[in-house]
Parts: sequence; C-alpha cells; structure tokens
Amino acid sequence: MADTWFDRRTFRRPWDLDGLLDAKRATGTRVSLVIPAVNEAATVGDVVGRIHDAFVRDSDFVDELVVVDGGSTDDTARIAAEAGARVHSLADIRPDLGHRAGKGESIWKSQLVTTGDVLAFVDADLTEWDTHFVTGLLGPLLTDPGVALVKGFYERPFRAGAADDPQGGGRATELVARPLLALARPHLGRVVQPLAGEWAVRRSVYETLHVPVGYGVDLAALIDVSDRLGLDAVAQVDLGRRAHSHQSLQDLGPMAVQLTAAVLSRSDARVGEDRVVLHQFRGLEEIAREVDLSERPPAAEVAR
Ligand SMILES: O=c1ccn([C@@H]2O[C@H](COP(=O)(O)OP(=O)(O)O[C@H]3O[C@H](CO)[C@@H](O)[C@H](O)[C@H]3O)[C@@H](O)[C@H]2O)c(=O)[nH]1
Ligand SMILES: O=C(O)[C@H](O)COP(=O)(O)O
Repeated sequence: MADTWFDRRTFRRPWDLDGLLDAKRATGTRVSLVIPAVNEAATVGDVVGRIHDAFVRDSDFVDELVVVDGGSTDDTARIAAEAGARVHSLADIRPDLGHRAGKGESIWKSQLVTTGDVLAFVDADLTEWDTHFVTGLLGPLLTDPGVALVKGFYERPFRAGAADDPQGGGRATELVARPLLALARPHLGRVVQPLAGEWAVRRSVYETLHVPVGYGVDLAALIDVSDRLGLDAVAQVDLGRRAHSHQSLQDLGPMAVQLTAAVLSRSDARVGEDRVVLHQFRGLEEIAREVDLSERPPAAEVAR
C-alpha cells in the first residue's frame, strides 16, 4: 500500500472554490482556520487579510479565522485583528491548564477556542504564498471522507541576502525529519514536506491525540494520524512555492531536539534494519538513497 500511496494520495490539481463550497454545504462541514503567531508583525497582516477577504468576506468557506498569539511583544495581535482575525492571546486560553511556550501549545489550545469540524493551520511568517493554500488543504478533506489529515508541500527557496537557492530551504526537514522518518516510519518517506506548517485535520481525530507543545507538533500529527488510521488517511497537496523567514542555524537546534523527541517517543528506540531508504525530493522528482546502518563487530573479536 505504501508503494502506491504517493500516486493515490498526492493532489496536484487546482481546486475550484465553488465546487468546494458545494461539498462543504453538502457535508455540513465547518472550517476553523488557525494561524499561530509570535512576533510576526511584518507578515501576519498579509496572511490574515488575504485569507479573510477571499474566504470570510467574499465567501463562507472559512467559518472561523483565528490567530493564537503566543506572546508577541510587537504589533502582531493588533495587526491580525485589524486584518480580520479573531485574536486569542495564548496566555488567556484556559489558564487553569497552565501555560507552556511553543507553537504546539498554540495549536493544542486552539482546539479549545474553535468549533470547526476541520482545523486548518497556516504559518504567520509566509513571504511567498497564495490563497490557494487554503482551498488546497481543505479540498481532499471536503471531498473524501477517508482523508483525515492533509499536508501541504511546495518548493522551498532559501533566501539569505542576495543568495537565493531555489530549492535550498528546509534544513531541519532534510537533516532531521526525513532521516528520522526513514528510520522510524519508513512508510512516511514519500511525504514531500513532513514539517509543513500548512496542514489540515479533522477535529474528531485530532482531539484524541497527544500534542507536543513545541515544534514537534506538525510531525507528531502526521505520525499519529497515520498510526491510528493508516497511511491512506493522509493526503498531500502541491501548493506550488512557499517562502518564509528563516531561523538561524543555531535556533534550529532546539527545533531539532523537539522533532527528535517527538519521533523517539513514538518509536522503539532500537534501529532494527541494516539499511534504510532515505527519500529526498527535487521538486517532485524523488531521489531514493539507500543508507547503510550496519556495524562491524569489535576488531578484537575478529580472528587475525
Ligand atoms: O513558540 C512559537 C513559535 C512559533 N510560532 C509560530 O509558528 C509559525 C511557524 O514558526 P517558525 O518559527 O516560523 O517555524 P519554521 O522555522 O518556519 O519551522 C518549520 O518547521 C516547524 C517544525 O516542524 C514547523 O512547526 C513550522 O510550521 C515550519 O514552518 C509562525 O507563524 C510562528 O510565529 C508560535 O506560534 N509559537
Ligand atoms: O522546515 C524546516 O526545515 C525549517 O523550517 C527550516 O527551514 P529553512 O531552512 O527554509 O529556514
């Protein structure tokens, strides 16, 4: 089944809003779109504003547009509210449950202030994106009851000053997430962007899952939904190209720890195989690399 999953569950076509609105009405599905944000004043107005205009003002595709502000010290909350979002301060959501800092905490607590049957998440730091992200993420969920989680994927440029490597983004994806999946969940190797912050999930499934409070949130959802419901409950959609603001290499260190913890805590820690296949992607061209994990016995045990 994993062999054919990519062809069956990878969507590349554009989604027609009118058709999806019909599907949404026919299924009585309500959609909550959640944007976790900390200090994203430079970009949150564009992300919220364009989603609001297309899917709240001009259609009823998104029923709730929510920003969870995880403690910004800039104007993120004001700008997001002016652009059309309902803004919740993370610290004010169910304070009786305690407070942790992190993207996953905002995603987890967003479930407590939203009511949609489907939750869609979009990052607030996008610099290159478009509103088809939203129709793409929701399309498979609105048209196929067998789909529970949809991950976006895209080309990811790396932009540093004048340097623009069109496919050089996603350092944690390439060096942490893909290798971990190759070892612990090889059947998820063909998920093109396992760390995408743009994904959507059925509430009825997600509300039953544990949620890491930090950056492990996206990877954990992917693993847990496929563990619980099978790989076919996961779909992925081609969203074209996406750029965001990059964290420094050092700041990706704590993210790498959180990603590793999310996978290790869902795994038998022993490496059972001598060889694994690492799936990489150039665009949609798949590169499958066999990686040798075998170990030699101590030399002292080898007859000379
Ligand atoms: O404590 C935090 C940290 C971040 N964010 C927001 O979460 C989004 C993504 O965070 P960011 O720091 O930009 O993450 P990236 O470096 O872009 O990390 C990528 O990889 C992460 C780990 O998988 C994913 O969570 C991200 O969505 C994905 O874009 C942004 O809107 C942030 O403002 C919070 O709400 N709370
Ligand atoms: O998904 C990732 O690997 C992290 O978000 C880092 O991405 P970047 O290398 O494009 O900043």
